[in-house]
Amino acid sequence: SILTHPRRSRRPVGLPLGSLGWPVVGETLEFLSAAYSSRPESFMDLRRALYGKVFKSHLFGSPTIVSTDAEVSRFVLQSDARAFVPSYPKSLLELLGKSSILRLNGALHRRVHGLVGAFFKSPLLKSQITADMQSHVERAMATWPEGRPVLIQDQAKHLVFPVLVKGLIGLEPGEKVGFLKKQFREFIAGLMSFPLKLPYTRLYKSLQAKRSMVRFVREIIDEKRRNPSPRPSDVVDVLVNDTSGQITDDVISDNIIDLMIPAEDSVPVLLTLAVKYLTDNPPALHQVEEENMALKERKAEVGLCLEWKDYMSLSFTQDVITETLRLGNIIGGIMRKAARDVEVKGHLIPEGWCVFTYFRSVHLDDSVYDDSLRFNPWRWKGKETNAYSFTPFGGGQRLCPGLDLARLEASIFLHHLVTTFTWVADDDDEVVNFPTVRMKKGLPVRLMRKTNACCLTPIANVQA
Ligand code: HEM
Repeated sequence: SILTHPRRSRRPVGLPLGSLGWPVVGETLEFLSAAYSSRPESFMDLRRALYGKVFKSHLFGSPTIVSTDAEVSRFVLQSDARAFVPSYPKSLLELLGKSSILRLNGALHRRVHGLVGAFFKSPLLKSQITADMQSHVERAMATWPEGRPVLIQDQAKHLVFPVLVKGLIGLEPGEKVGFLKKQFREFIAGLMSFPLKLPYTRLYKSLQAKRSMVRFVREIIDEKRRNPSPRPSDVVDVLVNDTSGQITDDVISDNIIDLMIPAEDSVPVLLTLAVKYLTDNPPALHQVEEENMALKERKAEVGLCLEWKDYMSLSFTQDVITETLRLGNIIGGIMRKAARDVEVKGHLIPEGWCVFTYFRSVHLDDSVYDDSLRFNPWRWKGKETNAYSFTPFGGGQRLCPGLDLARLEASIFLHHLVTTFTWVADDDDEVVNFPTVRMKKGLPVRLMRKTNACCLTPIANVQA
C-alpha cells in the first residue's frame, strides 16, 4: 500500500519539501494575500511547482503540511482520531462549544453523526423539506419585482434558513425565526474573528448571541423532553429520543447551532453560484430550462405536485449542481492536526503538525479536469461523483451529512427560478473567496416573468 505507518516503511521518509517562512507568521501573509484574490490557489500553485503536490508550510501559527494531492487528502479524511483530529482557529473553537460535532471525536462523534446523518437521509425529512421549500420559493418569487435588481444571494438566504431551521428544531416561519436569524448573524460574524474576549469585541458579542440562541434551543429541548414525539420530525426530536445516555442537552444545543451554519452560508452560496454560472453560460441555462419545463409539464398533465425524487431525477440539473460545487469550492479545504507521526505516500506528517487538505487545487487541476476553470456541466454526464478527486463535501468519517439536502434545495430553487423567470445579471459582480465564498454584491439580477412558460423557443446547436 502507498499509505503506511513509518515503522513499517522500507525507505526513509521525511518531511515534504517546502518553506516554513518567517518566524511567527510563517507563510500566513502570502497565504492570505492569495486567499483574498480571485485565485486563492495561486499560493499552492507556486509551491506545487517548486516542491510537489504535498509541501510543508507554516500557517496561522502552526507548522502545516499542505496536501493538494487527492490520494493524500483522501487518506487524511479516512483516518480516525487516532491519526488526525479536527483543527480550527481559536475563535471558532470558542464559539462552537465543546460538544460541537465539528470538534467531537470517537464514540460520541460517531453517535451524533450517525443520528443526524440517518435523519437527513430519511424520505420523511426530504418530503417535508421539499414541501416547505416549494411553498416558500413560490410565495417569495411571486413578490420579486420585474426590472429592478433582486439580490439572488440574499433571497437564497431568506429561503434556505427557515426551511432548514424547521428541519432542525421544528419552528414554523414567523417572528421567532426572525429573532433566531438575527442572533445567528451576530454569532457567525465572530467565527473568524480575533480571539479576544473583552466586552465589545467581535468575539464577545458573538458569544453573547450564542448564549441567547442556546437559551432559545434549551426551551425547545425541555418542551420536547416533556412531550417526546414517537415519530421524529426534526433533529431535536431525533436527539431527544436517543436512549444511549450520551446525548446531553449541551450536545443537542451546541449541535443544533452548528447545523444552522450551512443554512445561512454554504447552501445559499451554492444556489447563488449556480445562478451565476448558468447566467454566464447560456447553452447550459437553456438545457436546464428545457429539462425543468419538461418535468413541470409532465407533472401538470397528471395533476401531481413535484416530489423530492422528481427534483433529484433531473440529471442535467444535478450535473449543473455538481459542476457548481467543483468550480465554486464553497469549502476550499479542511484542517486537521496529527495526533501522532503519520506517513502518507512517502511523506511524514509529524505529531502536532496541522495538515491542510486543499480540495480547491484538485478541483481546479487541468490534469484532473480538462480545461478546469471552465464551467462545463456536460463533463459529468454519466459520471460518478464519488471519486477521490471530487470532495466538495469532504469524506470519510466526517463526510457532510447534509449533502443530499444541499442538492435538493438547490434543485428546487433552480427549478422554480428557470420555469418562472428569465433574467440578466449586472456585469460587474465577482466571486469573493475569503474568509467565505460569496458574491461581492450579492448577485443582482433583473428578472422578467415568463408570460407563457410553455413556449420556449429551442436554440439550435445547443452544446451536448
Ligand atoms: C453546499 C452545501 C454544503 C457544503 C459545501 C458542505 C461541506 C461540508 C464539508 C466539506 C464537511 C466536512 C468537514 C470536515 O471534514 O471537517 C461538512 C461537514 C458537515 N456538514 Fe456540510 N456542507 C454543506 C451543507 C450542509 C448542510 C445543508 C448540512 C445540514 C443542515 C450540513 C451539515 C454538516 C455537518 C453536521 C458536518 C460535520 C460532520 C462531522 O464532522 O461528522 N452541511 N460539510
